[in-house]
Amino acid sequence: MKQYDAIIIGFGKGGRKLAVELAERNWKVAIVERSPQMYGGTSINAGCIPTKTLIHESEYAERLYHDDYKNQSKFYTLAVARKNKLVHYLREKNYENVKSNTNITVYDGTASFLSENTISILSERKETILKGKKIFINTGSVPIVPAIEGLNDSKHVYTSESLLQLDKLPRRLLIIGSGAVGLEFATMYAGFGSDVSVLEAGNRFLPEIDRDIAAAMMESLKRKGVSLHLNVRTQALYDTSDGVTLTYTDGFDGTPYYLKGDALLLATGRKPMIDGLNPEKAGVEINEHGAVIVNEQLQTTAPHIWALGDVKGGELYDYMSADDFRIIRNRLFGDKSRSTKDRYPIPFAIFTDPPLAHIGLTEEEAVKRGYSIRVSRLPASVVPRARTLQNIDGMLKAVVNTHTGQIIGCTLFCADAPEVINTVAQAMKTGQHYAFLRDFIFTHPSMNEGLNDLFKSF
Ligand SMILES: Cc1cc2nc3c(=O)[nH]c(=O)nc-3n(C[C@H](O)[C@H](O)[C@H](O)COP(=O)(O)OP(=O)(O)OC[C@H]3O[C@@H](n4cnc5c(N)ncnc54)[C@H](O)[C@@H]3O)c2cc1C
Ligand SMILES: NC(=O)c1ccc[n+]([C@@H]2O[C@H](COP(=O)([O-])OP(=O)(O)OC[C@H]3O[C@@H](n4cnc5c(N)ncnc54)[C@H](O)[C@@H]3O)[C@@H](O)[C@H]2O)c1
Repeated sequence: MKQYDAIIIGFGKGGRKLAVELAERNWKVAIVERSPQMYGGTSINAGCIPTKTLIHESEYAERLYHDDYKNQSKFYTLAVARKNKLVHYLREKNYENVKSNTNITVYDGTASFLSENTISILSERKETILKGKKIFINTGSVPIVPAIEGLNDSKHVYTSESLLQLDKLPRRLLIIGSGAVGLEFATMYAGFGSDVSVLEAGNRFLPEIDRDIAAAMMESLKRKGVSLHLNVRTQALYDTSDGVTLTYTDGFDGTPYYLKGDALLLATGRKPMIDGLNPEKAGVEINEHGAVIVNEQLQTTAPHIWALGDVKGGELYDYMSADDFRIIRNRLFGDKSRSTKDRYPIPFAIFTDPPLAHIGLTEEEAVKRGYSIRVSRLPASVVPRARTLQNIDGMLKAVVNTHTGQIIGCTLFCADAPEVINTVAQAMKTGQHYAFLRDFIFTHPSMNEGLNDLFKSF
């Protein structure tokens, strides 16, 4: 049985960074990955990178071939091929990055715990058993598949991962779920020219966002031709000669409806990936949501076993997995001061068109919590950069504490929002008064400049 200083289960973002860090400190490290197609993890292979690449491509398709399905369809097939090339390149780079270090060994196969220090790796051909002094779980998350009658028998049902492989543009796409995955795929496929319908169980669209911004997003989806159905109770689906039919009822009054599609995407959330891992054999406890329980420094209930990224639940973002690595590095080799508690507020972005980004409290949350606040709104159309980008849709919004002048929340629904939110995040994390952004010298023309005006009206 081979012995390692550290075994990392899952080749995700945090795990890869940790492997390199430990190996450079002369630890003997094993990384176990169940699929060579997933070296580097979800983000580069089936998540952030392929989706953002195709969203960018879809913006071109929309501009060049609006309402020309034949040409959009050809463009889509080429865009998928270009996306595949990029994913392949990044996967190779990630693999090379770890393989080039002689202290790291990559094992192909699915890992499961045998005891607190040993794991089994099952691959097609054999079983390998390894022993590790420390073990790091970085197995990510997998899509939640809802119980819908007929779902398993359909040839037209996709997850985000399998839809990214489809190189023929579906003329009609049904999407179940209007979270980040649902909205990004809706934007992407509507841009490529598909007829997109989104069906959401909830009756409050974008529940964690203020109503004025949610309404602006709804309006913008409508302009793109996306039809959004809220309060949907999915019933059954069945394949027909020309695709798939989904039946559902309205959650208010039970009225039955049906929709036809060429493909149906399940965008109904993700859950921590612990299937077959047998964490209980190592004394690693799991919470009621199926996530690995960790303390503020990411140790599980077995102190020599740690967890990073989606598998521990909470915020499922690539940059959280990266920050989990920093916490563990600080715990192992630093002053042990970093913890999951000191990294808030955390921004997020949804790459629609225009994109949506948010940090801190919304106006609604701030009022609920009893803050005395002032709120400012700015139409994106008044920012000169929005004009040069020909993307004048949307709105910028900020919430400031009346007494301290500190920014307590910001929502940007405008071009470049995923970039600009980082500027606001820096101001918030360093405790700046709002006048800091009001008077900051930004380059021109840039969307950041909009912050000068957004924070002027307080
Ligand atoms: C469509 C989509 C778009 C997204 N877009 C964004 C975005 O724009 N920005 C953002 O920040 N986040 C985005 N996310 C979320 C982001 O991809 C994840 O939060 C992040 O990749 C999780 O990283 P991780 O380190 O937890 O694990 P992962 O990167 O998921 O890696 C886990 C690895 O473990 C392997 N594995 C699992 N079980 C075992 C086992 N038993 N044995 C061996 N190997 C195993 C898996 O094959 C996988 O490669 C997106 C997600 C999806 C699905
Ligand atoms: N840009 C980004 O950072 C980005 C992009 C994509 C995904 N992600 C991450 O991936 C994770 C998964 O995203 P997601 O959008 O799949 O999940 P989600 O939990 O954000 O949204 C799922 C949606 O599906 C709805 N739903 C669930 N079951 C349903 C049913 N049977 N019928 C109709 N609607 C139903 C839910 O009400 C919810 O609105 C998120 O946590 C997110 O953090 C991030």
